[in-house]
Amino acid sequence: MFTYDVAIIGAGAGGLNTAMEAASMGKKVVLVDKYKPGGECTWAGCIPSKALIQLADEIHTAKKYANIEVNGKQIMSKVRQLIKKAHQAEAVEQLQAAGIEYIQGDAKINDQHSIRVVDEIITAENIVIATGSRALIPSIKGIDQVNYLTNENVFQLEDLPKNLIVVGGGPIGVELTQAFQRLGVQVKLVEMADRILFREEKGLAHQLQSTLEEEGVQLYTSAKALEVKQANGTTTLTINRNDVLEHIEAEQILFALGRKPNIENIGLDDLGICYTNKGIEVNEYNETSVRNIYAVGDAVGPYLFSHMAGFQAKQAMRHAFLEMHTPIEQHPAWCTFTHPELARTGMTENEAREKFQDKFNVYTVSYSELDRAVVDQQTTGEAKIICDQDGFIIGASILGERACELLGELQLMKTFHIPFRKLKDTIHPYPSYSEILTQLSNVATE
Ligand SMILES: Cc1cc2nc3c(=O)[nH]c(=O)nc-3n(C[C@H](O)[C@H](O)[C@H](O)COP(=O)(O)OP(=O)(O)OC[C@H]3O[C@@H](n4cnc5c(N)ncnc54)[C@H](O)[C@@H]3O)c2cc1C
Ligand SMILES: NC(=O)c1ccc[n+]([C@@H]2O[C@H](COP(=O)([O-])OP(=O)(O)OC[C@H]3O[C@@H](n4cnc5c(N)ncnc54)[C@H](O)[C@@H]3O)[C@@H](O)[C@H]2O)c1
Repeated sequence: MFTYDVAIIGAGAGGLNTAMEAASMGKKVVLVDKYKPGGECTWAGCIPSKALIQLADEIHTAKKYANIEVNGKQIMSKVRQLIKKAHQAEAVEQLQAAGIEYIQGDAKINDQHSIRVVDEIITAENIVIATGSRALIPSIKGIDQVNYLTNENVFQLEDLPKNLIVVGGGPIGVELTQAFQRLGVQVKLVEMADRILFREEKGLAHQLQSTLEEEGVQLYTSAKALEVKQANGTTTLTINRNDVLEHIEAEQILFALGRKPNIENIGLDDLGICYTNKGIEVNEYNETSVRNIYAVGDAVGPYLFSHMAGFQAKQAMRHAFLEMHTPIEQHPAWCTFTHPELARTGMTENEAREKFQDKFNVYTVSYSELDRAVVDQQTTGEAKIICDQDGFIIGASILGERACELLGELQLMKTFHIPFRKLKDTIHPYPSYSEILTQLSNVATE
């Protein structure tokens, strides 16, 4: 017999959700992490970045009407206060109250039914790996000789720098670029693709790019970071932009160049658990190549988001503990929390073209056609829906105010296979941003 029904390594979004799901089924759960519960999302990801973005937004709005002096120390200290506040919901006492045992320590898999935490062996019927990911550090010349920022230390800054180079125009780079720029830091954003957020709808990413430039961000696209140096408090980055070498300078440099899964030294090889350099391989139930051992979250991918880690946790625990469980259909969705926000579910237009050639329909409505956006002076943006030939949503992207909340209704329709035309008969209050959905359905049924 085993001591626990499930032992979980890692108490980030993946591990916490796994523990809660199993505990809610009445299972005996042990959750292990090297640090306090919360993982990256709480300590160095979603929570601090969204706190910084919100503070920057308030300052940005206030600056339109008054001369505001930004107190960088106060801002950074407030971010850390908010981290602590968010952590309260997942503190050890809260976990214990939910019936979850928490152990702090470095863990690895021992065999199919046990893990080792330092010197202690813990047995469990099922094991879940939720060890997350870390910032990918580029092998650019000089990196070993300089101090640099990543998401892991940027929120620990005591004060705001005067200027900052951000390398990487993915969601981390773009969100932090706008937040710091709005707080008065002169940001230079370097991205090797020809635009920021290259996985998103091209036209919408371009509109967001223009907003960043209007707000004063110095943008270097088609620019690859090659070498970094530091002297006398100045960091110099050499970039290759369209085959021309340029040197750009700032007080600090932040790298946001993607992620690396935390899968070393946790016993995968000893047990023959399959993985690639992108993460642990799992089936549709998030079970690894070894029975009763599951993996969830950033250690698996490919969608590196807290809510996707939560979804995978549910999938794994239902498979482990419920009889006759079929996999829940997955509809990944996400949002980049810039202003305006960029929200997305399913395919982009280009992805639809690759899969369906011209056998799909695209409907768009601009925010400038929306009364609420006009009075709020928030007319930048567009909602774009892609439907298959039967009128079901296969993709949606919204750039604009409250885009992430607006996506919810479309996500529901996509998940439950509700034809898009049905939205036409759904009443949306006037004047709200949700009216853009009514307008879209009118366009689709014209
Ligand atoms: C700046 C930034 C902003 C982000 N914003 C968002 C957002 O707005 N929305 C969103 O959905 N996602 C966002 N993300 C992504 C999100 O943070 C991750 O997808 C999520 O945290 C992954 O959860 P996880 O549980 O897989 O891993 P993690 O949160 O990384 O947790 C893994 C845990 O495992 C522990 N661990 C690792 N190895 C061991 C071991 N051997 N023994 C014991 N413990 C171990 C670690 O200490 C850690 O606590 C953001 C990420 C960053 C960096
Ligand atoms: N709002 C959210 O949900 C949110 C926010 C932040 C992060 N995240 C998650 O974190 C993950 C990682 O984000 P990220 O932004 O670090 O990674 P990313 O992979 O999305 O973006 C990295 C960017 O760096 C560029 N790049 C790589 N090497 C370069 C070089 N040498 N010079 C210049 N540019 C270079 C790439 O072209 C790419 O655009 C995301 O995929 C997302 O899943 C989510």
